[in-house]
Amino acid sequence: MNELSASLMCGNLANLARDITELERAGIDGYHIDIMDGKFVPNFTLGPDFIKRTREITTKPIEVHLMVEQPEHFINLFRQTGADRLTIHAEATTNLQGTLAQIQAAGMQAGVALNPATPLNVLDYVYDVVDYVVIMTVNPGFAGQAFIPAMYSKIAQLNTILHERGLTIPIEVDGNIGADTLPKCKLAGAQYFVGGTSSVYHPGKTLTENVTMTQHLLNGGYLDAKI
Ligand SMILES: O=C(CO)[C@H](O)[C@H](O)COP(=O)(O)O
Repeated sequence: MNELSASLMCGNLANLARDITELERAGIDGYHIDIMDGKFVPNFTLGPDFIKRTREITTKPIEVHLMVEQPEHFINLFRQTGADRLTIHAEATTNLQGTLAQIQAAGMQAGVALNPATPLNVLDYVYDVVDYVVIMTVNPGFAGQAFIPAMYSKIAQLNTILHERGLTIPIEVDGNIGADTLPKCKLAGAQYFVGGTSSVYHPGKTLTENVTMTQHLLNGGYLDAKI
């Protein structure tokens, strides 16, 4: 099942409620909120209060992507925001298995994100505590970066591994997911797509136009379609 989420940090946060209304009328499936700590990535974003505000406005799934060091210290803090899914980075903790298990025990879906240079074998012993895997197709920290082409084969390799193990864990892709890259990621096996400035918030079009075109691509629209 394919899902398109809006990367809210790419939007105009002053218009959050109005934008969410438009995104949902246009058919968005959920929301992706990046939390950055200035250490794991050289950037900052808003924190838990912004997620709580979003939760008050929508009943759609909210995924919180923690780009923070030692995420194990923050599970309860983010559980209290009403987030449905919590993503941590494999590179950010020395206790990946325990932290993912802690997220699930807190009642959220547990996601593990891999930076572009991180090999897939870090997942070998944690699949039983993973609800979805995020393949970063850019180095995390900033919107508007170029897609790293080697990530297509990484997605395909992960898809093969999951298939061989009989696992139905969705693969999410994050970073420059748009008209050129989304169809190829889907062909490689991705199912969850994060829409930032390359699709949902593509400049020059309305949110409605962008979501409609991106959902069209996800539903098998022409590979050469332009957003
Ligand atoms: O995680 C991110 C950056 O770290 C963003 O969610 C992602 O890059 C989406 O934005 P864009 O479409 O502009 O790449």
